Amino acid sequence: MEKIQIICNPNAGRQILQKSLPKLINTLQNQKNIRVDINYTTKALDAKNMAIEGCHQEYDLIITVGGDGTVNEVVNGIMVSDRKPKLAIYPAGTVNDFGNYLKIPKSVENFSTMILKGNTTKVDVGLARERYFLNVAAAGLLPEVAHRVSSEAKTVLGKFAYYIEGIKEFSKLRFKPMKITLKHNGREEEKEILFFILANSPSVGGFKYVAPQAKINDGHLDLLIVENNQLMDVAGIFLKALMGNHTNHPGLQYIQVQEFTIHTEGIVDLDLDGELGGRLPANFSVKKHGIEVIIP
Ligand SMILES: Nc1ncnc2c1ncn2[C@@H]1O[C@H](COP(=O)(O)OP(=O)(O)OP(=O)(O)O)[C@@H](O)[C@H]1O
Repeated sequence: MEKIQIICNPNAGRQILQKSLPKLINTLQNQKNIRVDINYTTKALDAKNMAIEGCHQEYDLIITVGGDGTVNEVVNGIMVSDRKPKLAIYPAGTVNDFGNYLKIPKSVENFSTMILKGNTTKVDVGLARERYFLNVAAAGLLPEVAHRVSSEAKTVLGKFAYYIEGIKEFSKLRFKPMKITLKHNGREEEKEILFFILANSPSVGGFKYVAPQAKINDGHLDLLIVENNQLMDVAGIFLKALMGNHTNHPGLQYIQVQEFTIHTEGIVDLDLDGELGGRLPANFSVKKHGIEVIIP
């Protein structure tokens, strides 16, 4: 008997895919050897705690139904548990970077077929101090913009809410650059930066090619640092980023890392998979092939 736990954030995204859950559960339970249980989250950290419980209860597979934040919590639950069930992502949030990158189907029929076929791959998991992330860690201007977008605006406008807020933020020039010390490969560099992005997959914040060389199973994370450029340069980097040909822009540093530390002057919020996830300074590392994910 295969035991499947579904962890669903009923409020994620535009709450569309959640409506097809009864059909998903029916399809799976119509198989002879499958038992499905469903848990609904009501607040932050529910998904993490439910996943920890699921690991104890010997589920074989946890399906997340929600956005990147729900996936992040479930990954954290699995990573702190000794027994690690497989993970499947039903992308029901606003952005769904990791799910989109894996080309996870959104139709309930194709998603169920994927689950029943059960193809998997092992993917790397990032660690920022003691918190894990599956797709991205970031700090500075960019995540600040993302957190200013209200969840209502996100629900109605989707990705465009970020871009609108981004343009407002740039035009007001309210953002102060961050002073950081980057320790990597035994070297130490001081920089004044606007933001950094540490990516596991190429796809970040709805942009498909932010870290064009990133591979989710190579044991590395791709670090992009945008230095304190002129506004026009930053706009140029964004435009080029749409096509993924921004990485040799002179105002940007792009390296692959396994372990590094960022020290900041003062405390800076850290974004993990699109949600507030702790603070800088922090050190970062990667757990190679830390989690097994179902793929099409
Ligand atoms: N029932 C709930 N109502 C409101 N918030 C919730 C609920 N359950 C969990 N949360 C919180 O909402 C956060 C965001 O959820 P999630 O990422 O699934 O959706 P989203 O923000 O719409 O999607 P995305 O991250 O892709 O933009 C979670 O990290 C969690 O802290």
